[in-house]
Order: sequence, then structure tokens, then C-alpha cells
Amino acid sequence: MKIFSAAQIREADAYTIRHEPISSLQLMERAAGACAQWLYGHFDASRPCYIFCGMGNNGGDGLVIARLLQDKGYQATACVLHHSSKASADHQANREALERQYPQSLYDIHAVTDFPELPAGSIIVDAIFGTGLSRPIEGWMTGIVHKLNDLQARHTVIAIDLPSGLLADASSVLMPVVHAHHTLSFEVYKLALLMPENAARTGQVYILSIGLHPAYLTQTPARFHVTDAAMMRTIYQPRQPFAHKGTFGHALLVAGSYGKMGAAVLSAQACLHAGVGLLTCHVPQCGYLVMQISAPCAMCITDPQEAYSAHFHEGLSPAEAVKYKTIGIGPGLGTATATAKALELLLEQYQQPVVIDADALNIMAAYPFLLSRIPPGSLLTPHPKEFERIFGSTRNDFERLERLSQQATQLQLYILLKGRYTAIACPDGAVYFNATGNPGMATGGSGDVLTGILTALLAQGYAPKAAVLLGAYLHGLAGDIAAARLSQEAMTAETIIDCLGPAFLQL
Ligand SMILES: NC(=O)C1=CN([C@@H]2O[C@H](COP(=O)(O)OP(=O)(O)OC[C@H]3O[C@@H](n4cnc5c(N)ncnc54)[C@H](OP(=O)(O)O)[C@@H]3O)[C@@H](O)[C@H]2O)[C@@H](O)CC1
Ligand SMILES: [K+]
Repeated sequence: MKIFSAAQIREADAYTIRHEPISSLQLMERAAGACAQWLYGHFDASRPCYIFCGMGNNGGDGLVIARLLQDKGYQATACVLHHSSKASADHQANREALERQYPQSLYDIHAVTDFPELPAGSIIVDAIFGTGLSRPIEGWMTGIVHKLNDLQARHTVIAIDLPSGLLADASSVLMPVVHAHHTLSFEVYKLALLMPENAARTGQVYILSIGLHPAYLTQTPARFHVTDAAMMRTIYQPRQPFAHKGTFGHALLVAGSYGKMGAAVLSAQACLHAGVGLLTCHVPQCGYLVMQISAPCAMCITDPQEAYSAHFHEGLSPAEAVKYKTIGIGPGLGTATATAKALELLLEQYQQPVVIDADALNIMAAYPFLLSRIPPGSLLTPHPKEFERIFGSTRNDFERLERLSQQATQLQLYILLKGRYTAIACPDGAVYFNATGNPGMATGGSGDVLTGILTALLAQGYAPKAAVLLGAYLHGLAGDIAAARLSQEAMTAETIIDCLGPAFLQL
């Protein structure tokens, strides 16, 4: 699914009105109808509804929602906030329609002191500002936002299109914004809905289809995307009947050190469960038995060092390196100086795309000159702290996203920034957000599992872009299946591996 800017959404709106054709008033009726359907499905008519409406079309949606709720027997009040003396035409038309049918449902607010008393358990609908917000909320309207946010603990707040005050395409981190439990957004994600800095404002996000014209949606180029099951089905390559283990590649995993062999085992097991043909693990002496017993399907070579690895480059002469389709490096590796030196030598000798994670990233942070030596097309998988250590801190998530994308382009790498919506920046400037996964995956070892999956997919011959998009999706999906079976609390990185099979079966 493409992510559109506020300007593109306005174009999509206008295109639909011209080409469907449909009047703007009917399109508003359709958008509000989708929200009303959602509300009927989630709350019964016993709860009073207060719909806070701005003077633009977001407020127009709110006025229609109030009328549709009244039609179904809900007790709905449209609280119109007169932040401007001029209402949009569709707002005005829907105000008149509500006034005609349900005059008692209109309540005008001109100042904070007009704010109504809400009975316990009310539903608050925030239809104040949507994609038309052009500047931070100021003056007495700030007081309204604070009132609504104070009420959030005791009432359910549902934002229409965007929580009011949130800019669709830029950071609103220091601005007053309504805090919603649920956001019902139209047709496509807006960038702001995917940013961690807005998590407390958006709550759970639902994308409701309002039938914007498919020609506009398919023909309009977008830089930002959200991946979905349909896209994964075009990437996934089912196995051919005459395939053998050589078909699916031989991967080398360089991982583990004293006290961190678990990371290596998790990564190896994930790699094996994600379909690698053959796996060799390079571990320090202390990891030999651990790996042989915990991952018997993998071969194991040991470093001369006891507690950490420092010689993994040695088996990678040009003649020997060709046997490995890819290398996954980093989980539990440690950051010893000798390990960093071996990583430098490995990057001199191995030219194909690799997966770089965890301590290999921390080594990059300590020796930034290594970044430019990573083979083009490689996959980097930092979490936010690792990202910051390597690429520096930023003032907000939008700035971080730009930094991410710019570095992916400059270094010609795929950089996957882990989070609720993992952001995958591509060398061509495109960014894909992954929507699978859940907070149960914020647990030790979850990242090591991702490294194993990505290594397996590269080994099987998936192109780097396909591998990183499919790998992130499968990782999150396996996590969702694990959470459904065991709960987000009880699931572990091991259970994510156990659920990789069911995740593949869903593709
Ligand atoms: N696109 C679609 O697919 C569809 C879109 N639809 C809906 O339309 C919404 C977009 O509507 P929109 O363009 O009228 O903008 P909206 O968000 O109501 O705000 C404009 C109002 O806010 C004002 N204003 C702005 N900033 C302000 C501030 N800081 N403080 C105070 N005032 C401020 C501005 O006033 P002005 O700048 O003129 O002073 C104006 O009055 C969209 O989110 C969706 O809900 C659906 O109905 C149909 C399908
Ligand atoms: K809103």
C-alpha cells in the first residue's frame, strides 16, 4: 500500500470527484459512513457520543457521523468548534442537514468555557482537524485539546482521519495534539501514523476504504509504502519439485561469544527454519558444544580463540568464499578489537551482500570507516539505539527517517530500522514500512531471529530487496502467530522460530 502526502490525498479526493464521478458531499457521506459502520461494530447505543467538529471537511465528516449515529438510535451530540468564522461548503451543508433532522444534536463552542460536561463512559469522536491542518493549534483551541486529553483516561477517544493537531507529513512532536485510543484513517496510511513519536496520539490505527479512484491510487508514484500480504505473495518463491539442498544456498553465520551463545543459536535456528540449504556457524571454542547440541542441522567451525571470534576471515580466500552464498554476522559476536579487525578483513575478502546486525553494527559505530566497505546491496538491521550510535541522533522521527533513507542511498545498502512499524530504506530512496508484529516481540533474541531469517532468504537466492521485505514480514507474522497462541507476555524468541512454519504457510 502506498503512503500519500496530505497534498496527494487532496488530489486523490479531487480526482475521484471528477472521474467517478461523485460529488464532494457524497464522498464525505461515504467517508463518514465508513466511520459510522466502524462505530456501530465497536460500541452499542447505550454510550453517549460527543463528536467534536472543526470548521473544515474533517468537521464535515463529524457532522455526518453525528447524523448517522442518530439514525441508528445513538445519543449523538455534534460539538462545533468555531475556531474560524468561515466553514467549508460541505461542513455548512452537513450542519444544515443535521439541524433539519436533529436540531437538539448541535452544540456550538466558542471558548473553552463552553466545553460540555460529559457523562461517564462517553465516546469522544475527534473530527476537529484532519489533513487540512496547516499550522500548530493555537489560542483557545489549545485549551480544547488539553481538555480532551484530560478526559482520555475516562472516555474512549476516536480520531477521524488523523488525531487533531497532527501534521500528516512532518513532525508535530512539540505541538498540541489530541490523544486518541483509535484512529480511523481514510484509504491510505499517512506517514505520521507510522512514526513511533506519535504512538500515544494515534492509538490503534485502522485504514477504512472510502473508494477513492483506483486509477489515481495505482498511477501516482509514492516514495513510502506499507508492505502487505498481497505484495509478499508476489515476492515469495515456492520451491521447485526437483530442488536439492544445494539449490537453497550455503550460508555462513558468524555469531556468539562467551555468555552470548544464545544469540548465535537463535540466529542459526531461525536461519534453518527459514529455508537455508546448508548452514555453517563460526563460533569461538566455548561455543562448539553449545552449537552442535542446540543446532544439530548446522555445521560448526571453531575459532582458535576461546571466548570470542577473531579469525572468521581466514576461511574466506576467494576460492573458499564462493561456497558461501551469503554471510550473517553479528548476533552475540562481542566487540573485541580482534573481532573488529577480523570484520575489516572479512569485508575486504567477501564481495556479495551480507547481513550485518547487533555487535557487528556496534563495531561499525566504533570504526565508521568500515561502513563504506560493506558490499553494496547488504542488509543492516539496527534497532533505534544502534542506529543512533552509527548515524547520530536526530531531533524527531521524521528527521531520523530522512537520515535513514539518505544513508541507504549513499552507502547503497538496505537499512532496516526496527520498531512497531519497521522502516526499510532502499538504495533507490524508497522506504517500506512493515506492519506485521506486536509488542510481544520486544524481547531478547527477537533481533537475532530476524538476522537468521534474512541470511536464509539471501542464501536461497532472493534479491536483497525481496529478502529484506519478505524477511521483515515473516518475522512479524511469526511473532503475531506466537502471540495468538501464547500471549504477548509468554512468547519468546524461540517461539517466534517455532511459528516460522505457520507463517510460511500463510504466504
Ligand atoms: N481527502 C479525502 O479523501 C477526503 C477527505 N475528507 C475529510 O476532509 C478532511 C480534510 O478537510 P479540509 O481540507 O477541509 O481540512 P481540515 O482538516 O478539516 O482542516 C481545515 C480547517 O482547519 C483550519 N485550520 C487548519 N489548521 C488550523 C489550526 N492550526 N488552527 C485553527 N484552524 C486551522 C482551516 O481554517 P483556515 O486555515 O482557513 O483558518 C479549516 O477551517 C480530511 O482529513 C477528511 O477528514 C472526507 O470528507 C472525504 C474524503
Ligand atoms: K481529526
